[in-house]
Amino acid sequence: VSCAKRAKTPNSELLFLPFRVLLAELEAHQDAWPFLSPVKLKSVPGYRKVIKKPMDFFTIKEKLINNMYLNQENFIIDVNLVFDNCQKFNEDDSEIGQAGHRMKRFFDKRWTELLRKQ
Ligand SMILES: Cn1cc(C(=O)NCCN)ccc1=O
Repeated sequence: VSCAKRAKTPNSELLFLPFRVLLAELEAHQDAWPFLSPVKLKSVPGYRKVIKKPMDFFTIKEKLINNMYLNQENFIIDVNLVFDNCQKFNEDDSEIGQAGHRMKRFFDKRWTELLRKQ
């Protein structure tokens, strides 16, 4: 995913290291399976219509690697988009809905721990 929105500043690895670490933890989580790659719009009826801005962990990783996040905010916005989309499309008591709630709780916890360190 290379695109025009590349960040102007040189890719200061150090600045984005916490995001890469955090993203790796999200991807390794046992409940990450619904979010690892883009939802297949052709095989999930209604998804394209209901979810205006699909997002997933693989796409976020691509954007990180291509230095497309200008600041912390944009990274957080995309991660939260994954969980908000999930809550919008899936019942809370569904398999994927439950996985989304668990992943969001895990992310919020790790994000605060990471921030408190700084
Ligand atoms: C996040 N999410 C994922 C799926 C899905 O089918 N993922 C493929 C898992 N292999 C369907 C709806 C949804 O909201």
